[in-house]
Amino acid sequence: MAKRNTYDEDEELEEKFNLHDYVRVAHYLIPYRRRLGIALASILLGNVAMIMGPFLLKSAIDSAIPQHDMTQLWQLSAFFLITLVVAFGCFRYRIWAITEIGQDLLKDMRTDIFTHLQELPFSYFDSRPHGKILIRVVNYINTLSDLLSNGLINLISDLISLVVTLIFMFAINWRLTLASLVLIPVLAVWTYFVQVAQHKAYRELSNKQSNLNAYIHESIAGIKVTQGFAQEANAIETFDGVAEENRQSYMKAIYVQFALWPGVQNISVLTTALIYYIGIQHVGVIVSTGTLIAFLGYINNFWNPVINIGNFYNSLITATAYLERIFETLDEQPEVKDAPGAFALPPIKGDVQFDDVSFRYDADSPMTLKHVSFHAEPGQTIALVGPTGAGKSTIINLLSRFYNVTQGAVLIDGVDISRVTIESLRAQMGVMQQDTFIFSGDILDNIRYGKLDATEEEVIAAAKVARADDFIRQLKDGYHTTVQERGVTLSAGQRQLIAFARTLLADPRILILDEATAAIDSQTEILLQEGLQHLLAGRTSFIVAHRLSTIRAADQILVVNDGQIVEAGTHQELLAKHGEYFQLYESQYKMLEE
Ligand SMILES: Nc1ncnc2c1ncn2[C@@H]1O[C@H](COP(=O)(O)OP(=O)(O)OP(=O)(O)O)[C@@H](O)[C@H]1O
Repeated sequence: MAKRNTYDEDEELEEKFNLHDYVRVAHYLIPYRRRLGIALASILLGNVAMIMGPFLLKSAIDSAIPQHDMTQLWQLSAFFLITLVVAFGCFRYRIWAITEIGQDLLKDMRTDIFTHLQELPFSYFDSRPHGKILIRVVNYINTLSDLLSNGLINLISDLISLVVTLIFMFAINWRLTLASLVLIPVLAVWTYFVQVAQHKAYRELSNKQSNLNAYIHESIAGIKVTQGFAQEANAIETFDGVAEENRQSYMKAIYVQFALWPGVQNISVLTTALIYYIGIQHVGVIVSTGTLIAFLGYINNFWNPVINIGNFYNSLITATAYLERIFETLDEQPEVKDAPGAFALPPIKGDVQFDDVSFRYDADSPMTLKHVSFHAEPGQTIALVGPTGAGKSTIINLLSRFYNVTQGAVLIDGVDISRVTIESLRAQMGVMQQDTFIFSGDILDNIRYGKLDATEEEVIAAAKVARADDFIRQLKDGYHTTVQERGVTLSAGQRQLIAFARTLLADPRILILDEATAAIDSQTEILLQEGLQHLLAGRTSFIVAHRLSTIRAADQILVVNDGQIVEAGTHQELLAKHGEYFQLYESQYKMLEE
């Protein structure tokens, strides 16, 4: 299980980045190898065209001009013009092709990470702020676009152009060429030291960016509480602290990153100076004027790719700090997953049994549920009651296998649910959380979420049975009214009615319902009760119940306290016992009844 984390805590990396991860990155390029090849070919062609420049110049200075050969000069000029046009065309194509490949790559990576997130269990989302997950899918991946497309292609083309330039340089004058390379080892050592510091700085920066994102996300989610308690100043102060840490680590990272640049720049200038010095000393002896001028042109051609490779390396180190987080998410193993040899749960009748189930949320925390056993017949309604924090929601979460039991087994129609595929299990269950989640879109689509291929007529029929039809028709555009994410424009009761309709449409054999505690006006309450009765009919239902009417109507009431089932029976049976339920009834429900 992932280590728990908050916005003011840097995340520890579970596994450091290693060379194998670069191979994984390369895998993303495989589908684009053909397009990358064409882009690369165009770059090479462009580079060859560019490289011809100094060569043509040399011919002009050393041969055409001294011999006053105008025909040769015109030919050289025409050839030069053609090389410029070719280089320009290739350059344009490259920008277009690389941008497109880069965006495709980003989409692939983003899809992979999003798809993986869909499979991760509740425990993963419980363990860290959602803002820290968000930043991986959006921002971290953005930083890779340029590196993977532009950067990589440039690297290859730069390497090739470096080799070609070196060949030309050696061909022109090997002594000057060796002199040009004399400072390269110094550069290598400098680069090594910078990259160690840079990786560390960027890892810290990625953490601070993640913290900032987490705090912003949390603040927006909690804005109503912040404003309700007039805590805006406090929120701003906290934000300021997190943002300042982000600023400082950014400046540090940039400071280190830019340390590479002066190194490369100084060495390139020193090398050029050295060639001037040697060349001028020996002009006419070991080099002709044309050779020296051409050579100085090649020195530029030589340093450009070296500088580019240095920049690529720089971006690679920066991106590594983000890549390791992306791979960490991709490598997060779903704790709840299909067991080897899992089979599809056949259509169920709805017999449910908890067989001596114990459960804890974290490996190092005490058991939340202890030896819970009960049995529900198909079609029965089971109400779970008990004090807050007793473990009622935990029981129903285990039923849908949102978490794996620590000990014991949950059986449906006699089959241990840990042996069946999660999809086949959840497809036969309807889970309604206390706070109904509404997706942005229209009401129709929100109800249809229960069965994506449902027709409009089916949706409306479900809404009618769930008693949601009346209020929906009164909305501005009826079923086509647009609602915001989380359904902020709807009342709590309306959201619940939509959830009823959604679940009815899904028609699950087992229904799990965390009954809302929110106060609802008596008219909506009647509607909800009616809707609920239709929902419960003919399916095994588990309700974390807060309304007395629901509890009384249940076939079985399970009284949960401190992670155990302390009493079980019908309302009348349990009242007659004068035990915990009786006390709960006296202290909470009786008052409601009166
Ligand atoms: N995701 C979680 N991670 C760790 N501990 C949790 C998690 N969810 C609940 N708990 C703990 O497990 C215990 C049981 O919680 P649970 O939500 O099952 O109680 P409940 O009976 O449903 O309470 P309520 O009536 O207030 O909803 C509590 O002590 C709670 O703090």
